[in-house]
Amino acid sequence: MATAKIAPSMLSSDFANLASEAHRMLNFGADWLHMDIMDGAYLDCHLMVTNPLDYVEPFGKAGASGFTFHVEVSKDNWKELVRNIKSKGMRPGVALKPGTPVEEVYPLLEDEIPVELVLVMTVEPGFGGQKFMPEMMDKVRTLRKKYPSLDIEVDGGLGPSTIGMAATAGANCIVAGSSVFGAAEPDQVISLLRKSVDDASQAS
Ligand SMILES: O=C(CO)[C@@H](O)[C@H](O)COP(=O)(O)O
Ligand SMILES: [Fe+2]
Repeated sequence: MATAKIAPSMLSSDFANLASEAHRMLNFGADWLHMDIMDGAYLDCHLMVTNPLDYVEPFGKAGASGFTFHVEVSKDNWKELVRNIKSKGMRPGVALKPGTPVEEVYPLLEDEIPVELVLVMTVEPGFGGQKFMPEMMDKVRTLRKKYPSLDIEVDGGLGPSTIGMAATAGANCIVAGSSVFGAAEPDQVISLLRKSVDDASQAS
């Protein structure tokens, strides 16, 4: 069974105090720290960059555990990317933007060296604090049906009011930026996100 992983997005943290923000979230019960990386601004790593292959070695050296690239920019070299990511000891993941059909990630899941996580974007990539797109749950349901034990991550607009939709659709890895960092009691939000995933997976 795919277990719950709650990943506060550091894009919503206080950048001047990154280390203490990271410790704060881990103490509050976070499983992963979600790092969003975009071209031009260095900010489980979600790379919204045109040439992810360039980043594999530095991220491996920096100690990243997960390296998730976008399928839209990796049509020609995903096999090489996945092999490189694994050779650096990281977990390979693939992300898809709201406009990208879910079928585009199937070859990456069915290869002899498959990706180990699919990140379904529930907002357009770019920044935190956007509105969750419930229509993306069809992709999550389709993936969960086809791959019962896959790590399926959702990213964008997740919080107490939207977690139910994501959890019942079958997502088990939850990225949450503003809803966690903006909460008076982030540990309560993290627990609620985890409980929703656990309850939904027990009910299914
Ligand atoms: O990848 C992204 C944005 O491109 C995300 O990881 C956001 O940082 C999530 O923030 P919230 O929508 O949860 O505030
Ligand atoms: Fe992200």
